[in-house]
Amino acid sequence: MTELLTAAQMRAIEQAAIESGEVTGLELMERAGQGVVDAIFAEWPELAMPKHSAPAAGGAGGSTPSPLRGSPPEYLERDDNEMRRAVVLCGPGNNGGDGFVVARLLRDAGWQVEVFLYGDAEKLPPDAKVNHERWVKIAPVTALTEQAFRKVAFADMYVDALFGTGLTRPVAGDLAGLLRHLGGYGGDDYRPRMVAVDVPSGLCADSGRVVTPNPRARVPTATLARLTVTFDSPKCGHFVGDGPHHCGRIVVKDIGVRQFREHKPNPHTGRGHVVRFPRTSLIGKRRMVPDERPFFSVDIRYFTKNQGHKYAHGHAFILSGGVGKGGAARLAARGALRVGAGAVTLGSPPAALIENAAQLNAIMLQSLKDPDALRVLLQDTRINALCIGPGLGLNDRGAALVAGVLGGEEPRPTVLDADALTLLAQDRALFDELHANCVLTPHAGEFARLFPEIAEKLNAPATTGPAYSKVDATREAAKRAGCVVLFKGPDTVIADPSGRCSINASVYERSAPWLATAGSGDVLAGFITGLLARGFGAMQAAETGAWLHTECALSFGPGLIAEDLPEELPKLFRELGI
Ligand SMILES: NC(=O)C1=CN([C@@H]2O[C@H](COP(=O)(O)OP(=O)(O)OC[C@H]3O[C@@H](n4cnc5c(N)ncnc54)[C@H](OP(=O)(O)O)[C@@H]3O)[C@@H](O)[C@H]2O)[C@@H](O)CC1
Ligand SMILES: Nc1ncnc2c1ncn2[C@@H]1O[C@H](COP(=O)(O)OP(=O)(O)O)[C@@H](O)[C@H]1O
Ligand SMILES: [K+]
Repeated sequence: MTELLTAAQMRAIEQAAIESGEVTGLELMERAGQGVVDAIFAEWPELAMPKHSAPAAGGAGGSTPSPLRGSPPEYLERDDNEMRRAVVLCGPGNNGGDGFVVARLLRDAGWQVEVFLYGDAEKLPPDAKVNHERWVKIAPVTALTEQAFRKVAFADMYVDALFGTGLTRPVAGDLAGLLRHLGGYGGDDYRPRMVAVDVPSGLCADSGRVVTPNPRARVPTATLARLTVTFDSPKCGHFVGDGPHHCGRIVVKDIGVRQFREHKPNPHTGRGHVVRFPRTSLIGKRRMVPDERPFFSVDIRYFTKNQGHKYAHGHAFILSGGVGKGGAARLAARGALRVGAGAVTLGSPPAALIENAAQLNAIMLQSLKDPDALRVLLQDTRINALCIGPGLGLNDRGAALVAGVLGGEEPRPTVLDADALTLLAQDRALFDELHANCVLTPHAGEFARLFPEIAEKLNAPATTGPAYSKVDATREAAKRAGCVVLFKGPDTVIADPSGRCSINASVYERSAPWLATAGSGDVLAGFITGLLARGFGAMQAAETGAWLHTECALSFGPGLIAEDLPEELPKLFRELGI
């Protein structure tokens, strides 16, 4: 389990490390720069070899070098043509300081390096200034303008060290033009050889949103990197919003500040206390890590069915809609059963019983006319998890059933999805009935209906950094609803009312675009319901369900349709050793 940090949390950790006296800011900057250089050689091993002995450039991903315009400046032409060439773009803060370190280390490795600075060298923060001074003893620094950059455009490597976690406002003027150019606007493609230091410049490290002054801007003012090298921990913005698109790939380099993430002051100085709540975890790696608590883990002990009869593993009840509308609920029911609920029953309106009966075998079927019938059914205390919404219908029966599910004497753990979310949005009294064992699973449209003010903030242009993020929005929604909210998308964010938050990111190596298929959300609702039936807490059921959902899609691959997702679980469980 990986912890994701915000820019403020990273700054606090860095501050604590420096205040402890165990490390200086300059040392951290050196480690950061070294980390970037190491990552470059790991990503593009051919760049460690002389130019004409290496295989065709393009790197691990096999991309080809871009046909860039421009020619090297005069003093570079005097250099050996065998040498690798880097262009390093440094900004006015410590991100720029990292850039000067990278430039020096590449030079030490035998590269020709051209360094540009945006801003006034005199105003650089102290550590960046020291590294700037070290560099100017080696070679000149050119003031960065789009025109100056275009003159020396060809290089084996571009290092984007303009802005990192300190981006506070939109990039404007000539520099904005340069960032758009580096982002591919205009046709030149720098991405195959672009490495971003900490975060692609122009992108907010917290929200993964491009900070922009213009709400209608169609061309993002941010670089596009093939590789983004960040320090200590990934940042939230690397995984949500447009972050994955701009970052390319994330490599995290340890800079030796991990111990300052503890909630303990340094015993000698009394300082160094880092407050990092609320925490955000990344649900990502395909492995079982039961010992990495308190963050999310898929713990196989919870999955193993050791003893007990079917009802010992829970009984999930899925409420379905009218004639011809039962597919979504059946998908959810199948998901609940495959994920391991001991028994699953579908509650169908009487008129749709025959249709459902024709399609179900292991899933039991029960006539469910109205809330009175529901009340009678729920007297069966073995039913310990409910799912309402998929295919339910936006009608009086649907609204009455949502009220019945939430308002019962002993409200059960409940997943509310699809139509149930729209019904909740239409009736605030219903919304107020939500309880801590509920899980809401909105996609962006449903989220906007349920939490219009929060969605408005999220959808407003990001004009300042740090910008309001999907993580902020989901946390706020969970607090307002008083229950777990799972906000769907390739960057699914899950939060509970206490502020605990995780991201199930189907991006980078877990990219699973095949999940964008009708009915896949219904299966997710079923997975979560099944896990609730098995005794998982609401947050853990939502996290685990989302993780399994992506893993099933990855395991199945292209061509996936919603029906395939539950059927992939047995294979996945086998692979996981369950
Ligand atoms: N934390 C750590 O552990 C470590 C951090 N390290 C590195 O430090 C980086 C953070 O450094 P940082 O805080 O100096 O911020 P950074 O991103 O360089 O930018 C700040 C400068 O940009 C300016 N500025 C902002 N927006 C602007 C705009 N739109 N247009 C124009 N200017 C704008 C802003 O100006 P101001 O707002 O003050 O007027 C200020 O001058 C981090 O990403 C990592 O690379 C490593 O060295 C190792 C350890
Ligand atoms: N491009 C994508 N990459 C990864 N996951 C996706 C992508 N698009 C959608 N998903 C996931 O697929 C599911 C779609 O759910 P939803 O929007 O409710 O669709 P439906 O109502 O058709 O079931 C969600 O879990 C969402 O997170
Ligand atoms: K950067």
